[in-house]
Amino acid sequence: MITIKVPCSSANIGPGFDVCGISLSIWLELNVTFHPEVTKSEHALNCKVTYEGDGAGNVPLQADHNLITRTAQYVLKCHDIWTFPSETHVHIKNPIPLGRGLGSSGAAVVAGVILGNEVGNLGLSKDRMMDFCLMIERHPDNVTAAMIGGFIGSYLRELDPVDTERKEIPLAEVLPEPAGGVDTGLKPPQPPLGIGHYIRFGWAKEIKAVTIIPDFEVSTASSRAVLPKEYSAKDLIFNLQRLAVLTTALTRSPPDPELIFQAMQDKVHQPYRKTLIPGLPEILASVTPKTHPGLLGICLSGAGPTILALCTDNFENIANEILAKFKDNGITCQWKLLEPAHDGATVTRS
Ligand SMILES: Nc1ncnc2c1ncn2[C@@H]1O[C@H](COP(=O)(O)OP(=O)(O)O)[C@@H](O)[C@H]1O
Ligand SMILES: N[C@@H](CCOP(=O)(O)O)C(=O)O
Repeated sequence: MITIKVPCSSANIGPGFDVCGISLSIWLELNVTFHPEVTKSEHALNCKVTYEGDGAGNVPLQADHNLITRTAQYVLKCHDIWTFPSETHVHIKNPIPLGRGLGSSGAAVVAGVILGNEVGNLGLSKDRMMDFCLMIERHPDNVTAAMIGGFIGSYLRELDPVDTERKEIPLAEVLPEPAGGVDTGLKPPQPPLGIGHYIRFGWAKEIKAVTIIPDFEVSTASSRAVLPKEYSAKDLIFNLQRLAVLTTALTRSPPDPELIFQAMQDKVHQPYRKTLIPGLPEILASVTPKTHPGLLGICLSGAGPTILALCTDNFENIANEILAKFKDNGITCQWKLLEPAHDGATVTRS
């Protein structure tokens, strides 16, 4: 059996929109087995998919519809492999809440690329697998954190015109809509080499992540659709100044709450996303290092609606305050205390 584990992630960390992400301790797991005795598979692409966890009942189980197996299929097709080995069984265990800003789609894409690499025996490096991930999830923060692990900063390289064109190919051509299980036989666009560059920052051992996860979904696509196309120099400088301080402030032990709290403020995405998340500005203002000792900083996790509070202590009180503010807005939530997942994505064979 091949076991692939990929952590969830919290992207942005305030001012680092589309730049920063931290992988956290909830893992998507794939258990992959092979059944060569099944000579004629009744499943699309020779791949049986089963699923347990968040989204069970809604997540598609046909291999040519499921995000994980479609992603694997893309990687395989790029290497002239048109189906899974007969018969492959992929059992998905997914505790990552879907559409909440904890990188479930990033984890699914990373898991899918690794799945393609493993079943096709392709021997791709993590960096090359990142290129495939970035052809599908086009902001690097979640997929880089999920693949590499820890607190990561990343950017997309400026590509030459030919490669730029290849990277900007519409997602529909990378992951074509399934044509009723009939393969068009067309080789998909290959990713350019070295699309994303990243660096792993340190992370002070005291810092933990309190995540407050509302009981409603906000798709990343809809949460990006409310953002402006252009920004003022003032707002960009506001974020850049804070981001430069934040990436080092979170490595310092003991962490400085006043410095981190201010450095986690943002003017690029959170103010626009308040239309999708009732009470967001009040929630972000509801806890400070002064009112709640142990708090370092608070922000929207990814595209929301989850709230990320970085804390060293007092976890339950901080979570309860934010839960109460959501409740005032008629929203119920669960909360979890998470730790950084320093290893990123892992593969084991047994
Ligand atoms: N394990 C999974 N298997 C299949 N599809 C998944 C999985 N995880 C996420 N997805 C897809 O990704 C969508 C959520 O992605 P997105 O809107 O980017 O939110 P987020 O990544 O913040 O959870 C889900 O609705 C589902 O379509
Ligand atoms: N930088 C992206 C991150 C989206 O993260 P997700 O976990 O919500 O998918 C954004 O803010 O749109």
